[in-house]
Amino acid sequence: MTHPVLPGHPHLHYHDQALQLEGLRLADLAREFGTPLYVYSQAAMLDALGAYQRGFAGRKVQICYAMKANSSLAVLQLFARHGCGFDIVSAGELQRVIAAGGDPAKVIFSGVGKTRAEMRQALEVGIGCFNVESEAELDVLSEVAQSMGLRAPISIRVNPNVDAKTHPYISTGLKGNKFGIAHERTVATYQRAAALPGLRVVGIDCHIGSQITEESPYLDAMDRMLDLVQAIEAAGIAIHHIDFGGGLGIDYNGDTPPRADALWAKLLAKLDARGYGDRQLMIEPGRSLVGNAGVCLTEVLYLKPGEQKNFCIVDAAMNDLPRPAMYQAYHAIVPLQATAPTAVSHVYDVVGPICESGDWIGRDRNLAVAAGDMLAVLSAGAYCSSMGSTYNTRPRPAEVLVDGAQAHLIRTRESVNDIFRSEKLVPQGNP
Ligand SMILES: Cc1ncc(COP(=O)(O)O)c(C=O)c1O
Ligand SMILES: N[C@@H](CCCC[NH3+])C(=O)O
Repeated sequence: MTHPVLPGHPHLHYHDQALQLEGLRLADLAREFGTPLYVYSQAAMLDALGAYQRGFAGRKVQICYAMKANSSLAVLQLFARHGCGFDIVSAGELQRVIAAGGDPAKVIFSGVGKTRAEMRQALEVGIGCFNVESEAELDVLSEVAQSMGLRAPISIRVNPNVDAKTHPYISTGLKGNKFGIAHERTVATYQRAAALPGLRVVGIDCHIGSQITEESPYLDAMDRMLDLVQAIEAAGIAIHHIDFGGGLGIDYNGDTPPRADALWAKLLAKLDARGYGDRQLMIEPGRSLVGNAGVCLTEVLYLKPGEQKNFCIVDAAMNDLPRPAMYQAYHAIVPLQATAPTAVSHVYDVVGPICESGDWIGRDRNLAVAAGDMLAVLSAGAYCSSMGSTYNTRPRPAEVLVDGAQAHLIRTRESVNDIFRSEKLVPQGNP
């Protein structure tokens, strides 16, 4: 039998030709819950978290999981139970944290467009910190907090102008990006914040991008952040915590990002060398905690050979798994049943049923498949389900969390009625 390479996934393997996640055969889950289906490994998430926790042993660090990567309640519940706080970007995400049993005091609120209503809700539940992204936002937050008789705890998100060396759509720390405050404006902005009556400066924050696979952007960003902490404190404003954001990449296709503990050993050495080793740290990892814990199972509907291209049409589409369509992102695609080396394979574009040429999941993939076969799209734990939509009135997939030999249904398949429940027909008068 030929066993395809399974990049990145620590708990995915072929056993007796059948692809298993932890102790369960994925084909059995596909049969029981239908396809498309997201399946996540609890052990893989905890392993990924463990790498950070090992790297931070003995330090004052709060890990705030960036829940936009995968905001399913059971995933949040798991991370909350293991001590995580959360990085949120909307009041909706705050409600998810609370519904999952997370601690609002361990929540940090990022994002360039927080509304007054969202600020109010976050202040009411007592979140840990607002990561403020503009001078205009400082004024509004101060006003809102003052109107509630409170002082909002804030960090300012600094744009350190380092190149994260990643896809331009997910690079966030360059001058041309919409995020944060230019590092040249940082001290002046902190002085302004410190003078506002509704604010309490508690920290500094940066986040330079996502799917970062090299150490150097992080090391450069750390240097710039520490230069800024020094300058802000020299201006008489105390910085209690340093929030270093998230962004660590995963292995999608032979990528070799540093391990979290190895990266942090170097970053902590830098902090120590510069005399900031005892500062409270926060980090906001998303993808690196969940990306390689999840797969999306899909059934082959039709094979469509063509003159220029062969198409393998599957029942998952860009609405379910938008990264390839959005970023030309690569996700490995492997069969749930390993094929014999003698099986005839062809090169296919793996595409969904949506009426868009951009609706593809993988291009130029060598597969030995027939209609009715099941495939797994790998590295689908982050920014897949959470970025899904119902385009073409396609209900969102079900989701299962695997724990050893146990499968927990953590999201039931959406129905078409769920999709249009909030819509209304216009009343028609008598003809
Ligand atoms: C402010 C902020 N923090 C954390 C993250 C998490 O990033 P990642 O999933 O790459 O770790 C993001 C997304 O890039 C973000 O925008
Ligand atoms: N959605 C992106 C990551 C964006 C990170 C959000 N700040 C991806 O799938 O790679």
